[in-house]
Amino acid sequence: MSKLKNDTFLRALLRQSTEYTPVWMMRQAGRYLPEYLRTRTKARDFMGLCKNPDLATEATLQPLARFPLDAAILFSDILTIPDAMGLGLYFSTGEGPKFKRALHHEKEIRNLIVPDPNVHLRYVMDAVSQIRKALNNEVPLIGFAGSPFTLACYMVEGRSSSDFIRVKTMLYQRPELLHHILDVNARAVTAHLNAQIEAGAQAVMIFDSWGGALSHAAYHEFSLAYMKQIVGGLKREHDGKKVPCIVYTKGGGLWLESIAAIGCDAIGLDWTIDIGEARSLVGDKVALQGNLDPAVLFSNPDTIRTEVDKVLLSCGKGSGHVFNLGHGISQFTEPENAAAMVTAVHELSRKYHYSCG
Ligand SMILES: Cc1c2[nH]c(c1CCC(=O)O)Cc1[nH]c(c(CCC(=O)O)c1C)Cc1[nH]c(c(CCC(=O)O)c1C)Cc1[nH]c(c(C)c1CCC(=O)O)C2
Repeated sequence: MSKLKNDTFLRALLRQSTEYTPVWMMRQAGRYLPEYLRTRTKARDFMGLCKNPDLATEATLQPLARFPLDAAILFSDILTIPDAMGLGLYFSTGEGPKFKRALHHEKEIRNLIVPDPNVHLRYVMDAVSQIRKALNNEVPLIGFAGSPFTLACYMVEGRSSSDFIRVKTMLYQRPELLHHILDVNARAVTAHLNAQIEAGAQAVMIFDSWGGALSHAAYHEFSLAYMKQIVGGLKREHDGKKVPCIVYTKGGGLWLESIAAIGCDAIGLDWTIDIGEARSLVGDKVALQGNLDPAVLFSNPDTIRTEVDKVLLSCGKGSGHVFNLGHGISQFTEPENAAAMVTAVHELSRKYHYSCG
C-alpha cells in the first residue's frame, strides 16, 4: 500500500509533531452543501444513500472537493447497526431517525443478536474500500460507530428524544436489561469497527452523543465501561500502520480524566470546555479533538478567524491537537463560512507548532 500524501491528522492523533493543526468537521458531508442535496435526490431516502457505495463515496468526497480538509469521514450513520439487528430504521422528513421495531419488550431484548458486519453491513465495508480507492491516498479515512449507550437510546426510545424517559426508566428499574443491550451493542460496535479497519479505515471514532445526559455514576457504569470494552477489542494496527481511536462524549467535559484512562488515543471535546483546561486535566496521555462552537459558523469570516485563534491559543504550543467543531456542522451553515474556518486553522496554527528544522 503506497504512502499517504497528507498524514498530518494521523500524526496529531498519535501526538507526533506536525507543521500545522489538522482540521476536519463532524458531519462535514451533509445538508449544508447544495451538492449533497443533489446527490440525495438520486436515492429514495437517506438510508438509500448509505446503502449505495457509489453514492456514499460521492457524498464523502464532496466536502474535500470544496475545502482543504485533512481527513475524510465515511458517509454512513451510527444507526446502521440497530438496523442490521432488525429494528427497521427509517427517516421521516423533518423528524429524524425512527425504528419500526423499537425494543419495548424483554423478549425482543433477549433475542438481540450481534450482526456479522461482513454480511449485514457489507454495504458499509464496500463503501469504505471504494472511498479509499477514490481518495487515492490524499488524506486518511475515518471510520466510525455510535457508543453502545447512544445506540441504546435510539433502540429503546424508538426515535430521537429530549428526555430519554424510556431508556432512563430502564436504567434505574431494570439495569440488568439495559446492561444486556449494552453488552450486545459493544460486541456489535467492536466487530463493526474492526471490519471497517480491515476494509481500509485509517482511524476510528466512537460517537457518544447522549452519554452527557447521564449522572456521574451512570455515565461510568452504562456508557464509559462499554466504550472501554470496545477500545480494548479494537485492532489498533493494520497494514503495518497504527489505527488511532477517538472517543467523543457530548457533554463529557466533567469526565475527561476517566475517558483518557480507557486506552483511546484521542478525546473529542464539545464546545463547553476550555481546551487548555482539558489539556491540563489529561496531560499528555491523549490527543484532543475540537472544539469550536458550531454556532460560530453562523457569523462572518472575521469573527470565525478570531474564534479559531482563541481555541488555538488556549490549546497552546505543541502537538496532539486536531481542530474540529464541538458537534456536527448545522445544516443552516453557509459553506463559505466553513471554508473560512478551515483556512483560518491552517494559517493561524503554524505559529503554535515547533519547527522541525
Ligand atoms: C446521533 C447520530 C446519528 N448519526 C450520527 C450521530 C452521532 C453524531 C452526532 O451526535 O451528531 C453520526 C453521523 N451521521 C452522519 C455521519 C456521516 C459522516 C459525516 O459527514 O460526519 C455521521 C458521523 C450522516 C447523516 N446522518 C443523518 C444525516 C441527515 C440526513 C438527511 O440527508 O436528511 C446525515 C448527513 C441523519 C441522522 N442520523 C442521526 C440523526 C439524529 C439524524 C437526523 C439528524 C438531523 O436531522 O439533523 C443519528
